[in-house]
Amino acid sequence: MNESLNGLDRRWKLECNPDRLTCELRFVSFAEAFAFMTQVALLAEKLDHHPDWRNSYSLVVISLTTHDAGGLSERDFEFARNVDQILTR
Ligand SMILES: C[C@H](O)[C@H](O)[C@H]1CNC2=NC(N)=NC(=O)C2=N1
Repeated sequence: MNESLNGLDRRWKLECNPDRLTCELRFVSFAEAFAFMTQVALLAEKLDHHPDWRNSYSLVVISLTTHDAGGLSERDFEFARNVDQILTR
């Protein structure tokens, strides 16, 4: 499973029990954090895959799992790769 992290941003971590792919992102302001979240929300609708996440001021924590599968699936890793593309724009 660790190999699945290959190529992803180093901030992505695999968590076990429950299995999740998580990422903590610190932005310079709430406005920057929320602008990022807006892009991720559009991505979620496009991919029909939705993050569990939280925001506290300039911090965004994304936690990915596939509810339909009751755990991680390739859809979570694909979603993470797309989030990385938003981060490098
Ligand atoms: C019908 C639709 O494809 C499903 O409800 C999708 C929507 N978004 C989803 N998002 C996530 N994270 N897990 C799912 O199982 C899931 N299922």
